[in-house]
Amino acid sequence: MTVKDILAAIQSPDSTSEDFAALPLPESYRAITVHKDETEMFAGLATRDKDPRKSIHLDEVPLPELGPGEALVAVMASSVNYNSVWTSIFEPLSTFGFLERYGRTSELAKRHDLPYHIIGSDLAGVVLRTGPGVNAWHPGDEVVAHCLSVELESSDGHNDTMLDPEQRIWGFETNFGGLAEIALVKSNQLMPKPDHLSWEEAAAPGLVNSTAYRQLVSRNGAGMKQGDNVLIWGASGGLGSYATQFALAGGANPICVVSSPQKAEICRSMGAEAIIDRNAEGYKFWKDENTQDPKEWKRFGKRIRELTGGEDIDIVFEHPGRETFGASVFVTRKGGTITTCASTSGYMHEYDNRYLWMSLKRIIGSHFANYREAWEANRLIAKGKIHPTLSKVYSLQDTGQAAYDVHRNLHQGKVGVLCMAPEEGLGVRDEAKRAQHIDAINRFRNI
Ligand SMILES: C/C=C/C(=O)SCCNC(=O)CCNC(=O)[C@H](O)C(C)(C)COP(=O)(O)OP(=O)(O)OC[C@H]1O[C@@H](n2cnc3c(N)ncnc32)[C@H](O)[C@@H]1OP(=O)(O)O
Ligand SMILES: NC(=O)C1=CN([C@@H]2O[C@H](COP(=O)(O)OP(=O)(O)OC[C@H]3O[C@@H](n4cnc5c(N)ncnc54)[C@H](OP(=O)(O)O)[C@@H]3O)[C@@H](O)[C@H]2O)C=CC1
Repeated sequence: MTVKDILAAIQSPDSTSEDFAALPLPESYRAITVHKDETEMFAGLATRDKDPRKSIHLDEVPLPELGPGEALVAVMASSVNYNSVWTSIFEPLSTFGFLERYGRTSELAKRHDLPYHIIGSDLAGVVLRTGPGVNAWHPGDEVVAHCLSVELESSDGHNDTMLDPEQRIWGFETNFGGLAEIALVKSNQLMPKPDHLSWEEAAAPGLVNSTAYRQLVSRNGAGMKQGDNVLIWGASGGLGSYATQFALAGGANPICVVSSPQKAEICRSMGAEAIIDRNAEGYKFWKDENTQDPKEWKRFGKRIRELTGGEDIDIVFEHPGRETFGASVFVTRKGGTITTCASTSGYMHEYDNRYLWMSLKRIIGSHFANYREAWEANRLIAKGKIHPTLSKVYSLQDTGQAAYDVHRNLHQGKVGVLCMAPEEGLGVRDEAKRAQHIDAINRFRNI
């Protein structure tokens, strides 16, 4: 049995769940990996010069054993997230440390501690097998997977699964990720594939859409409400393109920050009106590596007031980190919220705390999303309220180039990767719903 036979079953309209259950599984499959013996390959280079094309490999790997509560999924398409960029440049830590630590937790978890790491935290595909104890999903189900992996043996995670001490991001802190022909997930990562989208469109939103939902909309994040002024950094990027849609769909007022006229135009086409081109307006929040320039925070705040009719920011959607965090804290209104999920430009943030405490502002740390939040975010995609922001699609063997483009900020929205799918555009089951939303679905394509 080969991957080709699985693909034939997926492409046949007559295949039943029993047919999928009866398909023998292949012994091996193709997967995107990084190698443990290469973690020092970029030693001494600046972050910018670390090239994912050199560290990312396409390997034939053995199929992992299927455990209780798990599913093996035939991956039709996946997407590149920034966490795969971090893995491929071995920053801020090599992800092999996460795999070793996970491997020490149980006999079953030992499977993850390998000399190669199969990366990728998104997928759209078809369930091939489920392990003991899985009742909600069956072979043949068309699914997407969110990337929250939890054990839930401790009480800590039972109010909010993100608080499980054994919380991990699948395909980053666990092995057998989505940039592969077959992936291993826990069955409570599975969600229905939106039926009006192709495989690559369905795979694109998952990680960033769920993260933006928790960070901005959920009560666990900023709890955005109608009329809020929301400052969105990187508003046409992975996270930002979903935050902008959530702000618009929720009756808030996004103030979109981007770095080019082309990206400003994308935000305008989503429906945003208040847009700041940080490049054209030349903000320099840092005078040198160690000194910020509060005059530039004020110039930025003045520009925001021009765009809002004199109002300040209720919620900042933060992720660039060190470079922008001082400005983000400054421009937030009294009692407002800065919600952060990342530090792309550096994790040692500096801000003037007087503006935080004297104005009763709050900083909220946010990380991915629990199953319910991911489900709600996916439901909005399925209902055509929020749309994929897929710009370009790569073949599995070109994943290194895709990760390079994301690392160098050469992309728009999200970039997709075809895994088993032989071409783009397959997997659409509801053409009528698709037709209703086709312009929005294609908004980011080929720009
Ligand atoms: C969905 C997509 C998401 C993204 O894209 S996010 C962006 C990508 N992700 C990242 O960049 C994050 C990568 N992760 C990290 O950088 C690290 O992962 C952390 C900094 C988050 C944590 O570092 P670590 O080394 O893994 O853990 P420690 O907690 O610093 O060190 C563990 C040792 O420190 C002890 N310790 C922990 N808390 C305390 C405390 N409060 N008081 C005293 N000790 C403490 C522990 O016990 C243990 O010790 P012992 O090494 O001896 O076992
Ligand atoms: N904790 C979590 O759960 C998650 C964390 N992340 C993290 O969030 C970060 C962003 O991810 P994602 O949105 O997918 O990445 P993208 O690269 O797709 O988008 C980020 C955007 O941020 C803007 N940006 C980058 N650097 C700076 C800077 N120095 N100053 C201002 N703006 C900047 C750029 O937009 P422009 O040039 O137009 O301004 C860029 O397009 C990554 O570090 C990622 O690891 C992502 C998802 C989940």
